[in-house]
Amino acid sequence: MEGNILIQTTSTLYEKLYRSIATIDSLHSSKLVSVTTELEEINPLAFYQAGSTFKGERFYWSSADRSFTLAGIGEAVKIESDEEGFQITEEQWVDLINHAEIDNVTNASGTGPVAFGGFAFDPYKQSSVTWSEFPNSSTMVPRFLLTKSGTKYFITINALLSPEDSTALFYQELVDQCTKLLGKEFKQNPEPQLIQQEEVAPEEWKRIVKDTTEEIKAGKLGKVVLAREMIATFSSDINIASLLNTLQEQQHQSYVFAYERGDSCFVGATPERLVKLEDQELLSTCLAGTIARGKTVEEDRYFGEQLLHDDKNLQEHEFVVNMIKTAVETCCHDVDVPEHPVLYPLRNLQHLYTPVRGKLYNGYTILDVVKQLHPTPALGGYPIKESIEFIREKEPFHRGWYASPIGWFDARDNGEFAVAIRSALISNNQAVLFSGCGVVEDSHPQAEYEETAIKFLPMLHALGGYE
Ligand SMILES: C=C(O[C@H]1C=CC=C(C(=O)O)[C@@H]1O)C(=O)O
Ligand SMILES: [Mg+2]
Repeated sequence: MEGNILIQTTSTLYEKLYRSIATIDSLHSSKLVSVTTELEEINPLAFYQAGSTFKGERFYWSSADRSFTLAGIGEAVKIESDEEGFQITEEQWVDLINHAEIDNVTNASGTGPVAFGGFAFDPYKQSSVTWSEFPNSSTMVPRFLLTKSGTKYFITINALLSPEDSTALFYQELVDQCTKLLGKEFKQNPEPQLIQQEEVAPEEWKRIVKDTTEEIKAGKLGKVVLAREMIATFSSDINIASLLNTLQEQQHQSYVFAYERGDSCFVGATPERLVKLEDQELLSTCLAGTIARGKTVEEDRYFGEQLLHDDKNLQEHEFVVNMIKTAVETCCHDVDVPEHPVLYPLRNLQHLYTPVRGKLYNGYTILDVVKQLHPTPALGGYPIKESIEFIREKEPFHRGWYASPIGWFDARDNGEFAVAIRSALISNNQAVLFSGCGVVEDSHPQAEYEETAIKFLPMLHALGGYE
C-alpha cells in the first residue's frame, strides 16, 4: 500500500518535470527547472545513503531539534569561489532564480530550489593540503532534494537545462536516478576500528594560549578564540551516513551537518546557530562560555551555577553578545536581547546562551546577515579584524571551514546558517577533528586545553575514539 502511494506521488513529480522541461523548447541559455511534490514518510538518511554513487556531491542538514532535515544528492548547480564568496554567491543565486522555471505549490520552507554550502573561516589564510578539496566558498543546488519539515516530507528535482541538452534523454536520466533514491531502507554500518588517535602539538598550543593572554594583558586585544587539531585514523573508510545517524542520536540540541567535496566530507554536530531567517523573522544566537556536565544531578547543577556567575566565562560571553547585537541592529528593527544568559546543556558540556531576535528590514538577504556576523567573537575574537589577523599569524594550522558559516537558503528568502564547530574533516579512513576556546585575560593554558579536550568529544565519541 505504502509503495503505491509513493509511486503515485513520484508519478505526479515526474509529470511536473516532464511538463516543465517540455515548455522550454527554444532555450538560448541555461535555465534551472525545479519541481516539488509532497511524499510519504521517508528516512532522509536512507535517501542520503542511497545517493552514494554521487559521492562528493551530497549534503545533509538536521536542525538542532530534528524537526527539519535536508538531504541533497548530486549537483544541479555549483557556485564556487576562492574569494570571500558572499557577494559572488548572492549574485549568481539571484540570477539563477530570476530565470528559473519553478513548480512548487507547497508553502514549506526549504523546498524548491535550495542552495546549501559554506565558507572558509578566513579566505586570506594561505591554503593547505588538508582542505585542498574545499574552496573558500562553495554552494550547491542539489539535483535531488529531500526535505523533512515537521511531519511532512517533500521531494524536489532541480535540473539545469542548456540549449544543447536532449530534453527527452535528460528527463529519462533524472527519473531513473530519482527512482533509485526512493524506497530504500537505512542501514547502519559497523564502525571501522580506530588505529591511531593523536592530538596535534598540545604543548605548543598551550604556549600560544599563554602568549595570547599576554597580548591581551598588554591591551592589544580583548579576546581571541584559539583552536587545535586531533587526527584519528581508522582501519577502513568512515561511512558518512552511519556517522550522521550516530551524531543525530548522541548530540541532541545540535545541528548535524555534512558537506561533501571530492573525497572529503566536512561533518559536525554544532550547537551554535549563526542566523535563522523565516518570513523576515531573524534569530541569532550567542553561545560562548563553557563548563563540563556534572556526574550527578547535584554536581551538574553546581557546575551550571558556577558557570552563570564566573567572571571569565561571562566576559567571553559578553564580547559575543555585544558584537551580535550591534551587527543585527544594522539590518533589523525590533531587536530583542535578554539581559542575562541562561544555560545551554549538551551531552558533554554546558554553555552560556543568549538568543537574539529581530525583524529584518526589506532588501537584506540571509547572506548579507551571514557576512555581517561572521566571525562572531565566539569563533574569532574581539576586536574582530585584529583577532583574525592574530589567528592567521599564530594558529599553527589551517581552519578551512571549521568555525565558519554552513547552511542553506531557499528562493523565498528563508534559510539558516550554523557555525561549523564540534566538527571534523573526513577523508577516506582519516578524520581531522577541530576544537577551540575563547581566550581572555584570565585564561589559563591548562584549563583551556581541558575545555578543548571536552569539545572534541562529540565527534570523537561518534567516530568510536576514546577520551
Ligand atoms: C570554538 C568553539 O566553541 C565556541 C563556542 C562555544 C563556547 C566557546 C567557549 O566557551 O570557548 C567557544 O567560543 C569550539 O567548540 O570549537
Ligand atoms: Mg571558553
